[in-house]
Parts: sequence; C-alpha cells; structure tokens
Amino acid sequence: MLEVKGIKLVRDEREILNTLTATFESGRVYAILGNNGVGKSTLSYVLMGLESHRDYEGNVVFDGEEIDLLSVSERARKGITLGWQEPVRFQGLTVKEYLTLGGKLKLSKEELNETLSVVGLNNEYLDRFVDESLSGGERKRVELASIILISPKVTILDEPDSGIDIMSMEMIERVLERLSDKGSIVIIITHREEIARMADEAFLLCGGRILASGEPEEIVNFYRKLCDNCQHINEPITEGGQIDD
Ligand SMILES: Nc1ncnc2c1ncn2[C@@H]1O[C@H](COP(=O)(O)OP(=O)(O)OP(=O)(O)O)[C@@H](O)[C@H]1O
Repeated sequence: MLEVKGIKLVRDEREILNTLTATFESGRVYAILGNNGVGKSTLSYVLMGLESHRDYEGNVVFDGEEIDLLSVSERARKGITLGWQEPVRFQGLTVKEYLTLGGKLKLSKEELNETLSVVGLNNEYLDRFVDESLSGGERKRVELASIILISPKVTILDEPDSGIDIMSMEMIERVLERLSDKGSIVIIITHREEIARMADEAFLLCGGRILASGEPEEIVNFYRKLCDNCQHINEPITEGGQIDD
C-alpha cells in the first residue's frame, strides 16, 4: 500500500501541492486527472523522490515505511518506477538490451516477444536501436514493455499516451491490465478522459489538492462539467462557492 499523507510543496510562495492525502492499493489502477498546471507531475516527482522535490511537508508511506528520506534509486530498489512523459532514448542500445537491462534480466525469447505483442510491436524490433531511428510512439511502447518486464510494485505513468495515436488506447488498456494483474499499484497521470476511464479509481486534482475522488466515470463527468472551460485555473471553486481549506 502506498499512502500520501498531507503533502505540501511550496514553490515561489505558492502551494503547488496543498495538504494532499490519498491511499493507493496493490493491483489497482488509479488515474490522476486534472488540467495543465494543477500539480499532477509534481505529485509523481514527490512519489518518486526526485532530489528537486524532496522538500515537501507530510509523508509518503510505502508498505508501512516512511520513505521521505529515500532517494530516487533507493525508492526504485523498493519497486517504485516512473514512466516519463518524454519517450526514452538510449544511443547504441538495442531494444533487446534495453528490455533485459543489458542482459541482467534473464528472459526467454517467448517472454520478450509476448511482452512486445502487448504493446503492439513484433519481434523484429528487438534488434532495433532505442534512439531517434524509432518513432516517439515506438519508443514509448518499448518503455511500457520494459516496465511490464520489470514488474514494479508501484508504476507511475506520466501521460502514457503522449506520442501515441488515438488508435492505441486498447494497447494502453492492455498494459494497465498486465501491470495490475502482476499486483502493481498503477498511478496514471493524465488529462485524457478515455485513459481515466480505464482506472479503478480516479482523483481530480486542482490547485495541488484533491477536488474529488471515486468511480472514474463519475469523476470524468465532474471534470468535464467543472474543468473543461475553467476560467479560474488552480483556484478550485464548486457550484456552492470557494472550497474551504
Ligand atoms: N520549480 C518551480 N517553480 C515554480 N513553479 C513551479 C515549479 N515547478 C512547478 N511549478 C508550477 O507548479 C504547477 C504544477 O506543475 P505540474 O507540472 O505538476 O503540473 P501538471 O498538472 O503536471 O501540468 P501538465 O498537465 O501541464 O503537465 C504549475 O503551475 C507549475 O508552473
């Protein structure tokens, strides 16, 4: 279980995250939904433990242990992995080398091929290089395959569809299903309704706090009603007026 307890992160005297509290359980997919600039990526950096984002108040608790003082690599060793918004690029490294972590992961050909098929690539990609000779969408798919093979305990996917065409929503759904079947806590950062709908639970973020949480369909409707034409970015207001602190 991953718990976020009263996280507050301030930049330029602004509360980018504002006493944010949430609980994430194994084998479940969570969508963090919200407009540009509401704090979605910031939350993922706090969970990852990026050096630049460890000056927060509150606690991140993973399987009962406070991990606030742990670095990115220490958290990664505990099984917390982030898929970046930008597709990966590694000069001189083949897809096969990338997926097997340079040979450290002992994987059969079948396992590699099967995982590539989940992300919609065939085995001819194994000898290709993970550089600009692959399209952004192809590199994104390779990265998702790599995350499946690593089997993280927590998978944070920042805009998993960036650089991928609309036809590939099914592929993203297959990836999320595979990760949650393996027992991962999957947290997807998105502003796409189709992706939020794939989750078991959704959180709507605004002004660095959770404005609403619950069934994805419900939250998506709430998001559409409240945020689509929002004129007061990061100043959450409900129909009843300003939200209290
Ligand atoms: N170092 C910083 N100094 C000042 N403001 C910052 C800093 N880092 C982030 N912010 C601000 O914090 C807010 C939240 O940023 P964040 O990247 O988390 O938003 P987001 O919800 O992921 O947005 P997007 O959907 O555009 O990626 C933004 O208004 C951003 O400008």
